[in-house]
Amino acid sequence: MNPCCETPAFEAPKTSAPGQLRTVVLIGPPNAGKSTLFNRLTGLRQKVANYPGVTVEQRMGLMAGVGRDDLTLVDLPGVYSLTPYSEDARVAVDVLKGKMPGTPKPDAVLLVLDSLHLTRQLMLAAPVLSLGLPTLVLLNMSDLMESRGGSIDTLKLARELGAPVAQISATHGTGLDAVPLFLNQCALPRTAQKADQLLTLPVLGNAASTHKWAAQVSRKTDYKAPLSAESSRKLDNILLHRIWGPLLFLVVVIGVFEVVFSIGQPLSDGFGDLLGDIGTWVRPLIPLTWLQSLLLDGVWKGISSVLVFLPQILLLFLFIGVLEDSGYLARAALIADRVMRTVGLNGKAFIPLLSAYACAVPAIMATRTIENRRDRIATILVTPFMTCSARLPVYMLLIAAFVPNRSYLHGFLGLRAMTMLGLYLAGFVAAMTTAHLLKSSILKSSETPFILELPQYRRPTLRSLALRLLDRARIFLRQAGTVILAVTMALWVLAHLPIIHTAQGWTIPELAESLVGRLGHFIEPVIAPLGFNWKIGIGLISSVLAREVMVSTMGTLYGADPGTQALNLQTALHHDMTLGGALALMIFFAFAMQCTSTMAVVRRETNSWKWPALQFSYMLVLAYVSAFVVNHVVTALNL
Ligand SMILES: Nc1nc2c(ncn2[C@@H]2O[C@H](COP(=O)(O)OP(=O)(O)OP(=O)(O)O)[C@@H](O)[C@H]2O)c(=O)[nH]1
Ligand SMILES: [Mg+2]
Repeated sequence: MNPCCETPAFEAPKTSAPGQLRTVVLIGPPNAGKSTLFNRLTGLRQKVANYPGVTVEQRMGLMAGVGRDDLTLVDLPGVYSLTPYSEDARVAVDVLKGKMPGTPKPDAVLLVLDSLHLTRQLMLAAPVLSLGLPTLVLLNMSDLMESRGGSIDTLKLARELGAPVAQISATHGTGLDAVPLFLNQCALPRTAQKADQLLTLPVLGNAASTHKWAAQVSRKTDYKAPLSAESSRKLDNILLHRIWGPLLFLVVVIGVFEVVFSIGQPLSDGFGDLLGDIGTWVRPLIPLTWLQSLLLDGVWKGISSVLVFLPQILLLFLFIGVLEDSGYLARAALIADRVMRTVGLNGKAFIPLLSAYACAVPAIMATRTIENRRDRIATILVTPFMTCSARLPVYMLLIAAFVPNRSYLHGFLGLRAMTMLGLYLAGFVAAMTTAHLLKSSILKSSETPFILELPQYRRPTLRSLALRLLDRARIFLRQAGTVILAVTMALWVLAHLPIIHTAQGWTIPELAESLVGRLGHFIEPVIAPLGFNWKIGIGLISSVLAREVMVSTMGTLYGADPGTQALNLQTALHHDMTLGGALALMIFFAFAMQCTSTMAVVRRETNSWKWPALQFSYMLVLAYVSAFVVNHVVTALNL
């Protein structure tokens, strides 16, 4: 299972009996608020973000239903039309038309439209309504529509469309009574539709006539678009400016990293002290010495060495949440489009690349929005270079241990924050260079234009930010309680075997002589040129399960060694590593694949082992060579 995001198991129900309402689909253009509504109605937590292309596959959930039975609500990827142009759009259209194996045919449709862009969004209403399924049209974002002075006559619109219409706000939960009301009516035995209720809808597939029709409908229904356009245009003129745009983006990024270190580091240190104190308090309560050693020096040391970074990681995700919800990150995609085009990548690739800051697995799935297969594979191959959250504990530990806490420009540029930014940049540059190599050789294709509907600027809500942080903390803690827990226990056992019988009785071996020590020494010659000793080698092997396991492995190994047991991890690392080795290790982590979940999803999405094998080998060679160079250069410079 993907460790970085939740995929709730869901059993698809049987097909509906005649007259019974079982399956309702949510369809609408991208970024209209479908997943927000889906989360409201089902109590689930699908990813929601302020840019198009967030949902890329169908998601099902149960909703308190009509009558006795719960009904299945299906959230779909956003589409602009029912002519599928990319893989995610194909999923949406197939589910809507009842052609998706394993997903029941829909009995009713909730068509979600963003009321701020109604004229454009109505273009989807024509083909959806033409399917003839009972449809409720939901004009979402009514809160913004109201506060920004927009209006529409919903009754007139309902008459024009021949379908019920309701204004809602999915984030605030207003107007949602319309949904059960509509579903109740749908559940009644259906009467044949009267001829005069049938719509005169534009010819399907003819964009010009659909556009004309949508414009006519919005005129006839007195649609008045909100007044926000002028102020957001002014803001866009600055944020998307050829020179100021990228400069401002850089300032924002530096500012975020600076805060993550200047405020986050003391928080993490304090949290680390607390976790250490918990171990001290608990020790006398554990009766047996070997059990104390297993639970506290092995497991707790390992787990808490990763947990320590939770405050810094949450702080970083809080800032990213604000940037994402406000609509600024989508602008970053436009700023980056020039770079993307230079390396031959489609501008659409930037959104998946950007979302890889959390985890490469959903980011690789998000490449489904890219229509051209060669562009898509190139994006999949370079996505794992982007810095995911699993790398953060490794970076944060090594930076705190080896990079001095100096600052420049009156405190605006801190050396630690700059090192972190450098690592993010290293990942991005590696991704772009590799993309250029791929796009000029095995994955050549013609250029496709990049069109991105810029989302509205919005004030992020406290609720959405709090939910994001809660989800992130949950994922982090679940990882600590499963993979990290299992690895630390296994390592502790291997660090105490084989038990030897001597004249004094049964004794456990020295760490270097234990099974884990022997394995480490076996691989040491291969990694010694990078400045890594055998303990780091063990960490490199165990971190293939998940990158953050590197940190817990160090915690457990140093905890099992009487020479370093009493030291904190940062100090203990200085026993085994120079600055050259530490920087080499960071670069190794920036470039190496080391993630089984990513490899599995690459195989699934490309339908071949060829691509993940190529990706793994390429990234490993690049990581090894770069770490070798960094270690030798830093050592030669005597830094
Ligand atoms: N102010 C306001 N914002 C909303 C409302 N509904 C959704 N949003 C915001 O709109 C953005 C898009 O919401 P999503 O639910 O991800 O939209 P979606 O239609 O699922 O998008 P895709 O999956 O990309 O097709 C998010 O930032 C939401 O917080 C609403 O009623 N009012
Ligand atoms: Mg969605």
